[in-house]
Amino acid sequence: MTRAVLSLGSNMGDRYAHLRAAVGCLADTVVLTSGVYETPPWGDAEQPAYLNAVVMAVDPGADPLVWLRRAQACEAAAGRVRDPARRFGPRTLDVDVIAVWTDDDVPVLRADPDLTLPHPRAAQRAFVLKPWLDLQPYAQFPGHGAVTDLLTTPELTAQAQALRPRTDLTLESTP
Ligand SMILES: Nc1ncnc2c1ncn2[C@@H]1O[C@H](COP(=O)(O)OP(=O)(O)OP(=O)(O)O)[C@@H](O)[C@H]1O
Ligand SMILES: Nc1nc2c(c(=O)[nH]1)N=C(CO)CN2
Repeated sequence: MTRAVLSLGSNMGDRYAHLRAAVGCLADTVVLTSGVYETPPWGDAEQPAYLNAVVMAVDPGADPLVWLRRAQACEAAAGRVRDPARRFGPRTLDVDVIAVWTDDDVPVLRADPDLTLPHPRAAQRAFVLKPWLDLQPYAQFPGHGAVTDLLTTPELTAQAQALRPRTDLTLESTP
């Protein structure tokens, strides 16, 4: 499996430092980085705003579970502590595996709760879809069609309008 779209989010501590650390943690697998967006909390309103971004990562040797393990290792390195009482609560760093494609560019579909692909809630999240378009304007969300079409539903349009591009903050992929 070669290619993964990963989302990065942080709303605790030095949010920008956490996003940069995530890109560093994923190291030379990262080939494209989106802009950084200031986003209202999704799913649990009583928490600070997030910084979000999306990256494209490539590694010919990585199967889908390798991407999950890497994502979780980056979260752990950022001191992420899970609060079971708040499913969508605040966190130093969230790295979600949004979708993975095989060597032949076939999307991986997986229903396992340990790793569901594509990510089961990402199609409802403008904080994932909008940054993804920075990387791939014609992005296709496996099983859902064009990302631009998803963003034209009233709910997602409203969410997307509430995102604020932070053009003062950038993420660099490794050269
Ligand atoms: N595509 C995926 N990406 C990341 N984690 C996943 C995925 N599919 C299933 N999981 C599982 O979800 C569990 C909870 O992950 P996590 O704590 O990051 O969720 P969350 O960030 O609070 O919520 P959400 O997944 O809605 O963003 C993890 O233990 C992981 O095994
Ligand atoms: N804006 C925003 N809201 C969220 C985010 C996130 O990354 N950005 N992550 C969550 C974890 O599931 C819950 N809510």
